[in-house]
Amino acid sequence: MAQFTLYNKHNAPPNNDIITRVDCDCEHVPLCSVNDVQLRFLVPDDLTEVRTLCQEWFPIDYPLSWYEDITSSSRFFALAAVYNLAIIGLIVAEIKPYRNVNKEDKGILPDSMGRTADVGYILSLGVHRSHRRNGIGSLLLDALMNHLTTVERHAVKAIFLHTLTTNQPAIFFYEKRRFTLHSFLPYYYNIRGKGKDGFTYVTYINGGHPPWTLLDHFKHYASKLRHTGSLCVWMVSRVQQMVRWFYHKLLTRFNAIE
Ligand SMILES: CC(=O)SCCNC(=O)CCNC(=O)[C@H](O)C(C)(C)COP(=O)(O)OP(=O)(O)OC[C@H]1O[C@@H](n2cnc3c(N)ncnc32)[C@H](O)[C@@H]1OP(=O)(O)O
Repeated sequence: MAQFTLYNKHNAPPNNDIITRVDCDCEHVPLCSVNDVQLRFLVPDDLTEVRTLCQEWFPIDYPLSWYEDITSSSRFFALAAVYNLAIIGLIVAEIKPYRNVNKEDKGILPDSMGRTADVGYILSLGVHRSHRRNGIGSLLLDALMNHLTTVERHAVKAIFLHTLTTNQPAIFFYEKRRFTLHSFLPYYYNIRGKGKDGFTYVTYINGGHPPWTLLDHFKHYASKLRHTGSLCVWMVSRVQQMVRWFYHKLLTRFNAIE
């Protein structure tokens, strides 16, 4: 398991560019030493580098304003993994009220929980091709999970994301990290003029859980019945005890009279 300290603008280490030191015991022979990977938040100067990487990793063309936003706005949790002064991975996520999620993602939380809950949405996660399968993606996701499971973010009940149905590495990655398939989104993406299908994946944190299915309701009432059943058995045994007690008292009195 990786261990690291995360710094930010207000909590910067002395030389201001080394943000995190990572200790990791990966099974794979690393192409880079994960011990030398640092994590830091994106800054406006990263725009060009981040844009080049995202164009390599993702088939989607994001507008320039998107890169400006993720490298400068505090609305995003935009974290980079840095090795030899170069960005080799990044994760971008945001927190939003569940009531603001798009129609197709409603149903991640039960209505009762959703009224007040927030959710974390992963906009992108990518690792440089030559550094994949070294635990960098996991490291970035762990940092996000740690951020979202602090006491101040207890209202965040789920983390979700969209991916192309054809993106096997991403699907393997998220399933390994206990994300589960929530929905199939036909023609969700428009990639160079062509409609491509997507999946929504979700994981639950801070006591969040999916809406109950019919089976969950059945299990709930079955367990209630079981409890009611034990209550009945207990009451019957108490009544039996009382009857025995009365009978005994009556017998003693009757014998005394005789
Ligand atoms: C919301 C979104 O961003 S969806 C888009 C996701 N990003 C992309 O598609 C960009 C291109 N792909 C990538 O950048 C990477 O492949 C990522 C981000 C999906 C994974 O990053 P990595 O650093 O390689 O992941 P990491 O090394 O932590 O892998 C953890 C586990 O995930 C699984 N996994 C990751 N990649 C693969 C793969 N290609 N095939 C099978 N399993 C995989 C494995 O179980 C792996 O553990 P292991 O290596 O011990 O077997």
